[in-house]
Amino acid sequence: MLEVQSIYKQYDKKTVLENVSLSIGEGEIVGLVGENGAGKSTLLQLLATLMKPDAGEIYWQGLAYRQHVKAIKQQIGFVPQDLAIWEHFSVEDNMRYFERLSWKRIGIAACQQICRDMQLPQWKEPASSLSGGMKRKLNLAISLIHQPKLLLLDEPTVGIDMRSKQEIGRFLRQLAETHGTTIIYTSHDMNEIEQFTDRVLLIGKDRYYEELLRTKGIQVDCL
Ligand SMILES: Nc1ncnc2c1ncn2[C@@H]1O[C@H](COP(=O)(O)OP(=O)(O)OP(=O)(O)O)[C@@H](O)[C@H]1O
Repeated sequence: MLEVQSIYKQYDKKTVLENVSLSIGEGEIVGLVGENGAGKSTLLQLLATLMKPDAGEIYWQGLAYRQHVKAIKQQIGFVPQDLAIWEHFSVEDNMRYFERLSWKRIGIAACQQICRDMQLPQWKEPASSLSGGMKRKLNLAISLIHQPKLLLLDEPTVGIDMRSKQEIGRFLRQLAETHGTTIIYTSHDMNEIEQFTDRVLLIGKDRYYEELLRTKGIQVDCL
């Protein structure tokens, strides 16, 4: 269970997150939506332990982030908006490289299985030759090497075609159901949010998304 209690975050004097609280259970897939600049990436970075809130507390499985950051970090997979792969390495060598850096050694066969499960069969091909969608899959596959229990995805499907979106969506659902992985992801694609998430959190003051989602019959919690 992820618990966020009344967090605040400012950059210089600009308040981005104000009294944000939320709670997400094991195996839930939650969509995080809101206008550009609403604070989605900021919230994901706080949850990923890459920044600290100015006030408030975050708990993962009952452990406070402030006291147990090292143990919590090991259970988190974070995929930022920008790709972080080695373009001149093959898919296999990317997976080998990041597996060696990982705190958990799962072996190359398990790495290949992640790529297979994700419909990324180009194991021997250089990352530079992959399509945008396949690169996104590789980025996601790398984040799964250490078998995180909390997966944070910042626009994982931006700019990719419907088929790859479907494959990623199905893969995430399987991950949540079979491993109990808690998944939070941001997207501006409301069809995808409707299709792949269990519920939606809306961040920011713009109520456009709220109306849009409610029209689609999707339950929205406003942060
Ligand atoms: N390192 C930083 N220093 C100063 N301001 C920042 C920093 N990072 C983000 N901001 C500001 O904080 C606000 C929230 O940014 P954030 O990237 O969290 O929003 P977002 O909802 O993810 O936006 P988008 O949908 O465009 O990705 C924006 O106004 C942004 O300019």
